[in-house]
Amino acid sequence: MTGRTPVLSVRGLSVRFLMPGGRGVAAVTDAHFDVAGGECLALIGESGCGKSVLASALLGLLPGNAQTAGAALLGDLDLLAADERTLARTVRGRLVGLVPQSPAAHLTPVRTIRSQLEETVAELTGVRGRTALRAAAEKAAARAAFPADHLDRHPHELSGGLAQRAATALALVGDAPLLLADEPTTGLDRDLVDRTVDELRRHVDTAHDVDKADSADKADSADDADNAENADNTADRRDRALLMITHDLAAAERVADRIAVMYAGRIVELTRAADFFGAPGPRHPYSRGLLDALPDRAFTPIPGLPPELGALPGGCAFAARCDRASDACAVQPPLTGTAACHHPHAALTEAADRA
Ligand SMILES: Nc1ncnc2c1ncn2[C@@H]1O[C@H](COP(=O)(O)OP(=O)(O)OP(=O)(O)O)[C@@H](O)[C@H]1O
Repeated sequence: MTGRTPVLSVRGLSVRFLMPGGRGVAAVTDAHFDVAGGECLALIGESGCGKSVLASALLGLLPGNAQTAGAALLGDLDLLAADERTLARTVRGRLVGLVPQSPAAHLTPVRTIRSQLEETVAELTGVRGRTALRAAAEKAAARAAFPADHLDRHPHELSGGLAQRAATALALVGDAPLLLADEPTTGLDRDLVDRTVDELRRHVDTAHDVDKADSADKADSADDADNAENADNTADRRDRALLMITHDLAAAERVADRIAVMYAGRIVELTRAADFFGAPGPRHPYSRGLLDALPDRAFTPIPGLPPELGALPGGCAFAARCDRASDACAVQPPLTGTAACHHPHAALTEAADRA
């Protein structure tokens, strides 16, 4: 942890989909974590483990057959309890900036990137006037390293990497305290992966200084009702945090301060990135398996497949694939220390205490 106030506090978040015939799909179960100001938390895990459902819950974008429990606090606002009007007017784009999984699908196909940026700037920042909007849109593009000479192109005229940067530029416009990046590097080559995650990280690292100037400006116009309302909506406008959902462990290692590992809808490990990727390494056998599967490590896949979220076994969901499993694993292990496991790998005591 960075020691700063949490920007986001997730407490006991569960999402269950109700299916025809009364069947239930437990996509997310009892997730607890904070993301502090200035921090990047990477949420990792195999496809289908519930990462995107968790992100959708934070943005109020779950389908009608979803039931949620728990809380997700952004300042004083519980994102899970917020009504659609609040989510649309104050959360999406303003309090939570989303870097989507499929930028091409997220961008409006019939409009140029410039026009989409200008509209978003007008909507989220209150900048008015043609010249000012144009300048602000170009500044937003530059922040995401989107080239100015491509601004008048339509999404279909962009490579995957440039579409990704356009989507990132749009996500950064509102200077939201929480940046939620859902697989922001899908389909990019390694060079672009590094540049994209570095840009996201920079937003979190530099926001503090940038916003000190913003705050001073806002204080000067204290009679501005909109500014007062914005200030009320967040615990500390100066802090920015990044929650990055990814299956790209190299990207996570590059930018994350902490790692949360999800398996079958549960967070099974939550620890410092340095401890996870370096010594002493992950404590949960599933997390170890994820690392060992990497080509530059043991290159050994985890045997078997994750369970169906609609038919989860009792106890530890990983037990069937785990070479450390015992009878004790028939009981669900709580997340104690950094791992939810009855037989975790050894950790340096001080490393576990620090996380
Ligand atoms: N609308 C829905 N109705 C029923 N079940 C759903 C629905 N949406 C998602 N799920 C279930 O939730 C599970 C988790 O999906 P999710 O998209 O969060 O996985 P993920 O970890 O983000 O995977 P990926 O990396 O492939 O995006 C899915 O496997 C599916 O079983």
